[in-house]
Formats: sequence, structure tokens, C-alpha cells
Amino acid sequence: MEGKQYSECQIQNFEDSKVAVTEKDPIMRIKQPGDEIQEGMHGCEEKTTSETKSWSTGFLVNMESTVAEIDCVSIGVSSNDIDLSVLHPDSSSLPIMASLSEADDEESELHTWKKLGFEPTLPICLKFEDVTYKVPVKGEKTPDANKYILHGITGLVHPGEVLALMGPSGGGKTTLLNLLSGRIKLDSGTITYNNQPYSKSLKWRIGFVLQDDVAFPHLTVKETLTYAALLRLPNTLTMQQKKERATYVISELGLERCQNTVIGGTFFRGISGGERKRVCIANEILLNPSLLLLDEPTSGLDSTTALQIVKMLRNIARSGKTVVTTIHQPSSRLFSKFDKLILLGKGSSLYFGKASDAMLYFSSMGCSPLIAMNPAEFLIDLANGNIKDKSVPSDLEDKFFPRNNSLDMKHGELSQVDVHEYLVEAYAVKEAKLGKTKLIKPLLIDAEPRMKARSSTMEWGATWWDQFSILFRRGLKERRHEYFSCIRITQVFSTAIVMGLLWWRSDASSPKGLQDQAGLLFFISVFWAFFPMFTAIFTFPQERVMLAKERSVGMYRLSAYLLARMTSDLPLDLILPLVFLVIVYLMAGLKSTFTAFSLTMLTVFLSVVAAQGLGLTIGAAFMDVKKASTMASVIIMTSMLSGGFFIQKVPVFMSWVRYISFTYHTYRLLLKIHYGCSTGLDAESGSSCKSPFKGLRLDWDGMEVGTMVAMTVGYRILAYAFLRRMKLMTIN
Ligand SMILES: Nc1ncnc2c1ncn2[C@@H]1O[C@H](COP(=O)(O)OP(=O)(O)OP(=O)(O)O)[C@@H](O)[C@H]1O
Repeated sequence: MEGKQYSECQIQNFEDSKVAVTEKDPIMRIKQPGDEIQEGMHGCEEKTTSETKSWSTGFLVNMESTVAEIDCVSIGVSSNDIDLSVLHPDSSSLPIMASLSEADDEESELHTWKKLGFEPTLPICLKFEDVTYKVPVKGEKTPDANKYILHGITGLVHPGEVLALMGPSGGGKTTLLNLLSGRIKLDSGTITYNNQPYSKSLKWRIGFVLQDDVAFPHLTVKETLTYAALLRLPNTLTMQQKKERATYVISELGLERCQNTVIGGTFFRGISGGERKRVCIANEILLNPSLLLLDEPTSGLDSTTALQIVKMLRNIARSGKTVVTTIHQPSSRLFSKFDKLILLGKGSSLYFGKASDAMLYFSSMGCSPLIAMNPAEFLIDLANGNIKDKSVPSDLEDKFFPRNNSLDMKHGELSQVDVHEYLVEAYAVKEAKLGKTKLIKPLLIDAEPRMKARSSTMEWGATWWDQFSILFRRGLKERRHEYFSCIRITQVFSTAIVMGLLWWRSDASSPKGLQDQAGLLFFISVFWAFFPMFTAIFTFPQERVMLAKERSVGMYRLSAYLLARMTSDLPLDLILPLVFLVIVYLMAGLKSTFTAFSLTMLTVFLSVVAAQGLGLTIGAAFMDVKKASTMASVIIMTSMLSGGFFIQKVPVFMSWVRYISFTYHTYRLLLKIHYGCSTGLDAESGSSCKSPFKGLRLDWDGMEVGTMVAMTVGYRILAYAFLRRMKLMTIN
């Protein structure tokens, strides 16, 4: 097949997608009789003059019939994009192509895709040359002990193309993708976007779909995408336009059927895996990125769903975007959808070029499948150094074996390392022969002025207030299940009823009864400090990944998020204590005046928000539920013991502890509300208010309230500072 696999076709007229094709080199051999049926690949390189567009194409199609030759390839064309299908100048002799109907489907999909009312995308030509990345080896003392994850990777992808990064697990695909996205810094080599290095302005133009992308499990697909649109799309669009964009993307990605279904999580079902991947892609597509990077968008999906996703990516690319995706084990049909391919093995490049040429490249060095094999399987095998069921290149044989060994013996003896080394060397020779500059000669795209022009206007998608209100609404929706969570409600109800029964109609007129009631008030202080604190501890560690992801794409300000998060939690945090107190109050017979009840309620609210602040701070400081809860239990113990109920006479050097204990302040406030300022002067304490408790002043001085308010605010400021630090750690 060598030498004849390209045809030069010129398009002279492309009205209504009808094209006239003039063939300069009419023979393109697709399949020779007796060959295994090969599944299709295509690639194209566009050359544009003022009058005509021409492509040199390499194109193989699925063929059910045994056809020796086909004269030409081509072309469904619209003004900006090309979509290849197979035609023959003499349609009467056109063989039945398995892929024809599929091409028609894609054409119509492409057509609808292009109707997207998005602003034109800035085309990005991504070029990377000699990209090397290494990490220090842990435990090695010498500064030079590094593990090379990528060695000198070179490649190029144009707008309109899909570049696949393929290779075995651990080959370095994700690392390369991260480098291309600007998330991590390369050690040597260059990565350019329209011949410019990475800059902050590009952040808005690059969409990155992570391998295990995260989404809020309790939001529906529509809610997820609408909130993302409201927060991420530029301020120049109205709220209505942003919502319309979300709706449009939902329909374009075929998510209408599941738009009202929740995303789902570990313990409850939501949308399917394929739908989830599409939601993640939709999340990035919303922004109309110029460069879309995807890490394993098809992993865990069945072959039909995976094919749908890759077709969609191809259509996205055809609408003017540059798409780079990692892929594990594509089927041959799926493989045929890629324009370019980089085959990585142990961090080295084994092939870069048109996906359709990959098999030819390896066969040109004498390495072809000996049995029927999916091209992707063949390539992954090679990248793993597995030469079984493949012809062994003579150079490889000569290099590693004496001339008189039999072939079978040789197969047995060839190690994966030998094969890998040979392929790396062979590719380096090819690169040297072709010259890297030729291999990665980019199309000239004069995008610099446009790149600069929009960079400053894309800072925040919404004003601070809008961000706050959107995040507040999203928080309410995401946690609506918690508001009606049976576990929490049962916990509070049952504790209240048990307490009410234990202190049933308690009487504070006797010293013993008074002591019992003080115990009840102390328990209320403890419960409404620890319950909200423990709930708050989980907030940031649980949302850490989501927060880091959303902040890394500049979705909102941290202050807007923090305030929205705190306020959207308040309804539940205030309703539950209210219900609790009503039950306890009625059953336990506490001071039955409206003022006493209202003040008790306010005190408990204050305790809840202060304790919540501490919980948030601990969570933000550790960002790890286990560490945070260990720390919290120590604080709780200290706070409870120094609360003033168990011990009155604390050693002087430990007396300060009580002032940072909110149990202490809450307890004292409750005592003051219920027993303070009864009559006369307290002889023992010298206070103007007579206290029924020995040595305890119960006159109002505002100290407890002041301290609790200071804690409420102070802890939140601390939490903010810790979250800011997390931002520095996780986001470039
Ligand atoms: N920060 C790091 N420190 C140490 N090793 C790392 C680091 N990042 C990546 N690696 C190693 O580099 C290699 C390539 O990792 P990478 O995640 O890029 O592979 P991959 O091809 O994407 O694999 P998979 O297909 O399984 O996701 C792996 O061996 C990985 O353990």
C-alpha cells in the first residue's frame, strides 16, 4: 500500500455541500484482495487558496465487500468544515460502504452542532516540542535522582482536528495532557498556542475534562449546567442568554432525556456513566473553549456509547475547536474517528502523525499483525513492548539475536524492554529524517490580537453579588436532601424527647432540682456546640475537589462561595435547634416566660453559628475528614471540661481555657437567663445580682455575647484564610 495511499482532491465548488472533485492522483488503494478487512481511518491536511480548497487525504473505510481498489475519496463540505465520507466519481461502481450511513448521521449531527449560537471560537493551533517532565524520586537524597515521566514528546494539532494520546496505563498520557493545559509546568521543551507560550488569558479558552470529573451528586443535569453557565459565562451575556446556552448545550449533547435526573453519587443512582461523561464535556463546552482537553472520556463505557462520545468530539472539533483526548483501548471504529495520534510508551513517543498512517508506519518498519487485529490493540501491544502475533522487524532481529536462531526462538526471547527501546529509536530516526520542523509545521493563525483583546474582559462571569446569590441557590438545592434527612431529624427529635423525659417537669426551687436543671442547661450548651461543629467539619473536605476545580477555572470568588455556603446552611441549622428547644422546654419545665424562651433560643443560635465557624475552620485547616475529626474531638473535650459544670476551681495556669470554650459562654448565658438577677446582692461574689450558685456571678455584662460574636466572625475569617492557602496549593 505504500506510496499510493494519498490522493489529491480539489474542490471547485461547494454550494449546499455538493462538491465537484477533480482528481489529480485518482488511485487510492484501500484494500488488496486477500488482505484482512481493515477498518477506517482518515486524516486530512487543508490547504486554502482564494478560490479553492484542497485536501490531501488518507482515507480507509469499513468495507464489507472485497473490493480491490477505489478511485477516490471525498468529501462532504460546508463553508468552514470538512467531513469526509466516501464517494466515487462513477457512483455506479461505488461499492457498498459500511460507513456510509454513519457518515450521513454524522453529517446531520455536525449540521446541528454548527447551529450553536456561540460567538466564534478563536482557533488554537497547539504545538509542543521536546516536552520533558520529571519528578524527584522519593527517598533519594541526591538532587539529580529524578523519574522521567515524559521524554522529548513532540506533536501538533490544528483547529478542526482530534488528536488522540494513546498508550498503555502509566505511559504518561495524563501528564502530557496536564502539561498541555498549563496546569503543571514542563521541565524542558516548548508548548505553544498559536506560537505563543501559555498565558493566563488562555485559561478561559482551554476546557479540561478530567478522568474522574466531579459534579454535585444531588443536582440534576439541568441544574448543574445552568449554574455552571450562570457562573462561568461572561458578564456580557444576560442571565437569560446564559440559561439558553445551557439548554442548548443540553440538547446538543443529547442530554434532554436525563436533564431532570440527579447526577448521582456513590450511594445512590443517578444518570448513567455515558451521560455523566457528556455532562462533564457539556460543562466545558458551555464556555465555547478553543482547545478542549479530555482525559479518558470513554473509559468505563460500552463501545457504542464510547463511539457516540468520540463522534461528538469530532463534531466539536469540526466546529473549529482543537481537541486532544487520551484514550485507552479504542475499538477500530472509534480509532477511525481520530485525525492524529501520539502513541506513548513509558513516557516516550513511539509515533506521532495521522492516525490513519500509524499502521502504515509500523508496517513500513516490518512490524504488522500476523492475525486479524484491531489497529488500536496492535498499537497498544507495541507500546507495551509486546511483539507476539506480529511480524518482527528485521532490524530488531539483527540487533538482538545471532543470525542462526530460529524465528520462534527469537520471539520467545525478545523482551518488552528490547522492543520498547527499538521502537523509541526507530521513531527518533524517523523524526530526524523528516526533520521535526516539518513534522510539526503549524498553519499560520493570526490570533494574537484576539487573544489579547479578550483576556481582560473574561475575569469573572458574574458580579460578586450574583455569584453569591447563584451559589446560595445552588447550595440550597444541593443540600435540600439534608434538610429533610431522616437521620438528622431523628437524631435531634429523639435526643430532645429523651432529655424531656429525663428532666420531666423539673423543679428548680430546691437546691437538688436546681443542680439538675443546671445539668440540663449544660447539656443543651454541649449538644448545640458539638452537633453543628461536627456537621461543619465535613463541609470543606467533602467539597475540596469541587472547590479546587471550580476555583481553578475562575468560576467565583472565594468570599462569595464562603458566605453562600454558610448562609445556605443556616435554615437547617436554625430550624433544628428551634424544634429541639420547643420540645425540651415544654417537657422539662424550664422558666416559662416568653422572654426566657426567646433568649434561650438566641443563645443557642449564637452557639450554633460560633461552633459552626470553628468546625469550618478545622475542616479548612486540615481538608481531611479524619484529621479534622480527631482535632475536633480534642477541642470538644477541652471545651466541655472547661465549660464550668464539672469543675469550678480550675488551676490558675489553666483558667484561660474557659474563655475560648463556647460551652462555657453558652452555659453561663443560659444560667443567667434562667436564674440571674433574682434579688439583692450576692454576698459571696459581691455581684449586684444574687446568684443561686456558689461563687458564680450571674449579672449581665455582655462578656459572653461579645466573645461568642467575636468567635463567630473570627473563626470564619480563619476559615477563609485557610481556604485561600488551599487555593495556592492546588491551582496554578
Ligand atoms: N507527581 C508524580 N510523582 C511521581 N510519579 C508520577 C507523578 N505523576 C505521574 N507519575 C507517574 O508517571 C507515570 C505516568 O502517569 P500518567 O498518569 O501520566 O499515566 P497515564 O498514561 O495517564 O496512565 P493511565 O492511563 O493509567 O491514566 C506513572 O507511572 C505515574 O505513576
